[in-house]
Amino acid sequence: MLTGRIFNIMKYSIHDGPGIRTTVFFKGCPLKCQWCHNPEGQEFAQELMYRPDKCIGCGRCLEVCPSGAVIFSEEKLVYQRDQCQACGECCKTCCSGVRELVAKSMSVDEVMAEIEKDLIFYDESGGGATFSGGEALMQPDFLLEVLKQCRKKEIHTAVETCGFVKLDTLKTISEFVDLFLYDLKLMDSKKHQDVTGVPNELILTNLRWLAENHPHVIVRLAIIPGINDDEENLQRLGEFTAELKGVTELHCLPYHRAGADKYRRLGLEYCLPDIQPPDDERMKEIAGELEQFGFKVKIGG
Ligand SMILES: C[S@@+](CC[C@H](N)C(=O)[O-])C[C@H]1O[C@@H](n2cnc3c(N)ncnc32)[C@H](O)[C@@H]1O
Ligand code: SF4
Repeated sequence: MLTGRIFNIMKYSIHDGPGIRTTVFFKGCPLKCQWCHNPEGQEFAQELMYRPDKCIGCGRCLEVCPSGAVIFSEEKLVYQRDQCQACGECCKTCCSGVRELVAKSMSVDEVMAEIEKDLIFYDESGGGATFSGGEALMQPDFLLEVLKQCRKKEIHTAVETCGFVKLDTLKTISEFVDLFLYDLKLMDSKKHQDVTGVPNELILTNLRWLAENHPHVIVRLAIIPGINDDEENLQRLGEFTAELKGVTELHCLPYHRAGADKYRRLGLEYCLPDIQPPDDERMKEIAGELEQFGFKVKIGG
């Protein structure tokens, strides 16, 4: 049976496309943006979120762990992530919420059942389902089946993407997507590589194709102060986007640090400790600059 690796399904979302939406988060992403608020969506492999502050020291995890990832040392339980195989046995036995598996395997029917629970809200608000992550396009077979089901049931669909996928995959998927929310992170490929782990040529090529062949593409830019809000980047992004015939709208998302704590729980380092979110005035200034290229600019999703 076809299954997807899903790490969250968010209800009543109003920032991931028009109206009230259900957003499905796919695990696995080809990028590792330093500011990403969903670090649990980056690795395709299953992972464990760990919150030692909640531990009451009962030792149940130590008893059930088959790989020796939990040890008793200096009078406390110690979790050795490098030994962990994310089997989830400790999560089942822990009663304090210290351990949690990030993702679960879901069938198309299970995902559709979640989406369909809120049909009434989509109808009233002009909403639908959004597929995000991580990167939904990294699980193309599963995504395609869910999209086909949505089309059959007349549920509006949006895909949030970083665009770093094979063009053929994008072509196949795009037929069944009503709206693309397409991120452009940085125009300079070298800088893009430094902060996301990959260059941007493929992303730009794919966006050119999509803009010519899909009726509804919105370009998105998360404003990360000191990383992509400089004049040169905004100018290049504005010029590039203005040349895309089908794109008339651009959304600017202010950087936020909401995901910072999740890095700690995943045993990762949050690389951007000192960056402050841009204030409203700065966001309006940036929106004003980009509007001069002739498209509608919205602050927020
Ligand atoms: C987490 S990404 C997942 C979809 C896809 N991988 C992408 O990058 O578009 C969804 C959106 O969140 C934005 N985002 C990620 N981290 C952010 C942060 N710290 N502050 C503001 N927006 C952020 C991204 O720019 C993107 O528009
Ligand atoms: S591409 Fe999206 S999900 Fe992937 S790391 Fe960047 S912001 Fe996060």
